[in-house]
Amino acid sequence: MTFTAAVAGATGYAGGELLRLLLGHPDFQIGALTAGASAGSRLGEHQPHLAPLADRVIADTTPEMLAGHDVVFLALPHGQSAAIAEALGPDTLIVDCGADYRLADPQAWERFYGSAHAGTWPYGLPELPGARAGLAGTKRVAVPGCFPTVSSLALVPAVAAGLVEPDVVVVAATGTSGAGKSLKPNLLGSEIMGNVAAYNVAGAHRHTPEIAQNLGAVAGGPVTVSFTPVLVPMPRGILATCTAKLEPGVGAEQLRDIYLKAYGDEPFVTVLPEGQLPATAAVLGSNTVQLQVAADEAAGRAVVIGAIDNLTKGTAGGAVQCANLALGLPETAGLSTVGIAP
Ligand SMILES: NC(=O)C1=CN([C@@H]2O[C@H](COP(=O)(O)OP(=O)(O)OC[C@H]3O[C@@H](n4cnc5c(N)ncnc54)[C@H](OP(=O)(O)O)[C@@H]3O)[C@@H](O)[C@H]2O)C=CC1
Ligand SMILES: CC(=O)N[C@@H](CCC(=O)OP(=O)(O)O)C(=O)O
Repeated sequence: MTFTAAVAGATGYAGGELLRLLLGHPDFQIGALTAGASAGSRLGEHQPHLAPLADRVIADTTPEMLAGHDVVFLALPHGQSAAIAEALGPDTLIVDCGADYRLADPQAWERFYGSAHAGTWPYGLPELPGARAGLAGTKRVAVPGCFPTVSSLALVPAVAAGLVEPDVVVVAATGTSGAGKSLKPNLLGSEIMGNVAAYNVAGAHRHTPEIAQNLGAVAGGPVTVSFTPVLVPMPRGILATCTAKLEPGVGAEQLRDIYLKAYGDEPFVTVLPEGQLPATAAVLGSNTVQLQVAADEAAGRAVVIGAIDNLTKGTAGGAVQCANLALGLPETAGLSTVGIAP
């Protein structure tokens, strides 16, 4: 059976990556492509790498345009999902790459996003304990943020097993595409080239409560998260260095064992052989999360490093993986673990 898929936000980075993946997916046929100000233009003007769709005309993002598809992928700015979901009704599978339905706590939402909380949908990170049950057959998916994807997968096994204190530090270098296509002063070529700078420090980044939510769910109690994103001059990729204090007596072997057990059967999570370190270049265009785990015994800390492509596993790949689960397709359909190098 072939499923029809519409993509709202088709001219953006997340929409473009969704379309790249859908073009290679055996079970999807691409339907309506919609956007905002670009409506009326051809996709080829915005996504020159998607040759088979170059002549497709972009439509306005309206419920009427998105209706009649089996799946609607939303790759729009935050705040637009609720109206579309309501108009499409409960029978359409909606996979939202935006943040609107990720957080369960309305207060955390209001504090970090400054608007009314829309609600909570099944969280689209299948590798979290118990998540697949909530995604199988669902009609709604909230795709995680890119930083929460890699940092949660890096920390959940140690936190869930009680091997580290519930107080974690995440410092994550990110490529610029995470910010979307629209022009931002700190992303102008002359600002970003040859420069590395932190931003949204000291608990200010809106992904902090999302990471805390994921870790808290497995810790059985609150987890404190100190998160610092760092912008680096590359288009794609995130490298997250995650650390937490080891509980007394926990050593390198026990720590590594927990990760090998947690991810041994996961198609998209690779715990690298000892001595090999994750690198963003190794996961470009792939849905893989590379992890390495080590114990810094002198400092008494677990050190877990994770690499993802923010647009693939960090957004569109995760979205397709969840759509596969929701539709009863093989979870890996249309998704590659093969990167592009150099
Ligand atoms: N980039 C990333 O790494 C990640 C992105 N996401 C999420 O995915 C979503 C899209 O992000 P991204 O692709 O980066 O953003 P972009 O800015 O690259 O793209 C935004 C898209 O939304 C469309 N759009 C903008 N305003 C409107 C509007 N008022 N009505 C209809 N369409 C509109 C744009 O169309 P037009 O060309 O007409 O302006 C464009 O297609 C966001 O919610 C983001 O948080 C999630 C995880 C990671
Ligand atoms: C470089 C950069 O600006 N990255 C973005 C990541 C956004 C993202 O991935 O996710 P959302 O869906 O939650 O917006 C940021 O730090 O806000």
